[in-house]
Amino acid sequence: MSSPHASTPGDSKRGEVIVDQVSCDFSGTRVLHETDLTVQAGEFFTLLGPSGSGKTTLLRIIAGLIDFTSGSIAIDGADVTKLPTQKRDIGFVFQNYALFPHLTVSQNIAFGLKLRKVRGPQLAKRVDEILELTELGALKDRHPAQLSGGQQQRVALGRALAQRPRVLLLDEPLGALDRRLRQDLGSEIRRIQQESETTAIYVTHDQEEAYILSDRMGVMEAGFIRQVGAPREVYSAPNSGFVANFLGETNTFPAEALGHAAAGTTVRVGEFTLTAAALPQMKAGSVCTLSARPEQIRLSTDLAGVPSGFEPVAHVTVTEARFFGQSIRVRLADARGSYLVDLDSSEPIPEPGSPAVMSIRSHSAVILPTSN
Ligand SMILES: Nc1ncnc2c1ncn2[C@@H]1O[C@H](COP(=O)(O)OP(=O)(O)OP(=O)(O)O)[C@@H](O)[C@H]1O
Repeated sequence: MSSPHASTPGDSKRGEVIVDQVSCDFSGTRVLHETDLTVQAGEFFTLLGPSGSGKTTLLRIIAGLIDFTSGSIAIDGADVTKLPTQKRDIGFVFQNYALFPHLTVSQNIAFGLKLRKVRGPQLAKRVDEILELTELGALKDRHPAQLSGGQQQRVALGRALAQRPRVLLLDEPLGALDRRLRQDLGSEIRRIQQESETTAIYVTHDQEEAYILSDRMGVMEAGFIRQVGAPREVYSAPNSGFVANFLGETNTFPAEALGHAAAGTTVRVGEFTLTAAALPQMKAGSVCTLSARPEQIRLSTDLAGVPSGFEPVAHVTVTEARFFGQSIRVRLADARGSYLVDLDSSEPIPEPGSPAVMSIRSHSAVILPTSN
């Protein structure tokens, strides 16, 4: 598909980024470890992780703003490791908009184009295209001080896209905005990225933002990319305790792997035996952890009430139940620890102090190595 905003009409394959074995040390401390990553052309890829995990460092390395220790960066098959930032054909958007205060919206958008000697009707045409793409036409003669934070960020986005970069790098661009505006502008960024057919690499520590925006995401911890996949894939099949916990609430149970069947891997949790998602590399007899999201679990008053397709995992006591509109959030406990279950709001609200049986949909729980 091509659009008036496309990077190069008819060529939607621009912007593949390959990070190959990149390591980075700051003052003798390794902050990025032999990192490999391929971001496909036209993809919206998010680097998600807690503060200090190395997201910004990796983004700045792709941008050419940091001298790193080893490894290489390629864009569209060409090694750019030694190429200065301005020759990499990338656009940036940061948390602080960094607009020129004395220039209007149009002039801010035109700035980089003028530096590249774009002039006359060609310049006016491109600025108009960007004003249309970012829906800033009505504000084109205003100065940044006369704009809201969200509008300023759209100008920054437009300015970054004006030169048709191969790759757009965004570092927490919604960080300074309130929650409502974050959602609205997040959708706008996604629309603009798709219409302009630009590869986007986006840094955030907010998992909701990552889910909404990304085609795929990489979850980072302590200088490693721990898992890469589509948001739903990473949420429902985390490969470690860290990823499971970072991407939302989860319940964990100490377990022992018993064996493998076509349908999944059988595990023992206390007195119960149940089938989790297949993990063929887990040896029978290994100690492991079973992880299930709050919405994968049902509650019944006794074993006879476990719904079909579900398997019991624990006898527990309800400690708290709260109505949340769309769901009922129930906290439970047994001698091993506490749990969280989200029930459909049409179900009865359990009484604190009452006994319950937790059951998990067969084959849906994930087995994690216990070292995580
Ligand atoms: N210029 C620098 N000199 C020394 N250490 C640095 C430098 N820049 C970053 N670091 C360290 O490198 C690690 C990774 O930092 P980075 O900014 O990439 O993390 P991040 O995941 O983007 O975090 P945040 O979400 O807080 O921005 C941190 O431990 C940080 O303190």
